Amino acid sequence: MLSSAEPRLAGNLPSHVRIVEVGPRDGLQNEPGVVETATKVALISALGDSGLDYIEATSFVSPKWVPQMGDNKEVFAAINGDGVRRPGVVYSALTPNMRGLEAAIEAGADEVAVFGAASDAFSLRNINCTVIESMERFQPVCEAAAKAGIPVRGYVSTVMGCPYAGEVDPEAVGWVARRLLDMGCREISLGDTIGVGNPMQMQRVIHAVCSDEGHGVPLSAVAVHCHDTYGTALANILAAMQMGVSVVDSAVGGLGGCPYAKGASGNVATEDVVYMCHGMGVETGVDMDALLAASRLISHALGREPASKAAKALIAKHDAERAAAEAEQDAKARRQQERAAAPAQQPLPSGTASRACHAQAVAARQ
Ligand SMILES: CC(C)(COP(=O)([O-])OP(=O)([O-])OC[C@H]1O[C@@H](n2cnc3c(N)ncnc32)[C@H](O)[C@@H]1OP(=O)([O-])[O-])[C@@H](O)C(=O)NCCC(=O)NCCSC(=O)C[C@@](C)(O)CC(=O)[O-]
Repeated sequence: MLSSAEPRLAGNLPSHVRIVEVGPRDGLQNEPGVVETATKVALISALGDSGLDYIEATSFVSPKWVPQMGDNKEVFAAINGDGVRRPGVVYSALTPNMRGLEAAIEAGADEVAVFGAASDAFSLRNINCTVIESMERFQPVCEAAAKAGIPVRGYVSTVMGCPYAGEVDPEAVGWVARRLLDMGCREISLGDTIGVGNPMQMQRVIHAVCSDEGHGVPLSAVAVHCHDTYGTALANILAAMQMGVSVVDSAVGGLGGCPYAKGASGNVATEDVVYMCHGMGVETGVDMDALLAASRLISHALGREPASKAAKALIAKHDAERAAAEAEQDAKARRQQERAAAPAQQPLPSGTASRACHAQAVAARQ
């Protein structure tokens, strides 16, 4: 628990950050079209190759509300089939109600997530019930998941602003986070759903959630989930890390948004989080080159560049290095061809007379 002192923008960084990759779910749920199941599975497989150990694969929600996730069973069938599942990786899914939970368990999800909000206006549009009603829905989901031995993650959306109601009181965030923890969620992810927050706000929210005069949620049970609409996501994540948060949600390529939060841009890009963490000496366990391969795969499938600045810079750098190496290779091959095409040189005889002969021979050749 935090001390009662008002937080400042300073502190010790954690030595390791666990990344929760939400691209296949939060990212692809917001694409205008439905991405093919095979592409989703290839992405999940590539993400597993990169060292990420938690991948939110899909959601078990109404396909009428979010058709993009309508292939949830097929996605899990592929994960649990041949060659996709990686040992030690948790493959999770969103489950808004009992029906979702039952389907997720049947499909073979390792973990599920319930998703609430700190604002009634958003909750109503997202899951068709108020915040209080959502807690009543989630309670049996958490109980049934516990019985089935499935861990539950809890989301709180709109922690720094609501697209419909505007400002959100950090106290409301703390209240929801505490309720989710008390009903059995092992981790609470604080979502800046529309990416409007700033680092000071982030610290105020974490203070309200975690401090002993706030709601006393252990810092070790808190994750942050930042969208990057106004370009403050990395700063907000750093501010949270400085307060001791060590779990960060992100989406490869900066994919995503929320269908019920118009104008919200994608999640912070996993590549950007990994770049920032590694640069500060904070471990993530993620291999950047393998992550870039996943980023390229989904960018290619969607026909656009990744939104990640780190991915764009690193891909451009790798491309430039490859082009320089290829140019050097070509130049070498050209020099070899020219040497092979030139007439054979006579060995240079020794002595003055011989040197004169050689000069004549050279002149004759020119
Ligand atoms: C939650 C409901 C289902 C309630 O929707 P409802 O209308 O209140 O529920 P209902 O029980 O009356 O059922 C309505 C219809 O949905 C069906 N249904 C009911 N439950 C399920 C289910 N589990 N799976 C499949 N179908 C389901 C049900 O069978 C029925 O079908 P119909 O009779 O009309 O044919 C609906 O509002 C919904 O699906 N909403 C989608 C919410 C969503 O996925 N939002 C995006 C994810 S949240 C997010 O992105 C934020 C986050 C997590 O990333 C963090 C952040 O950024 O802040």
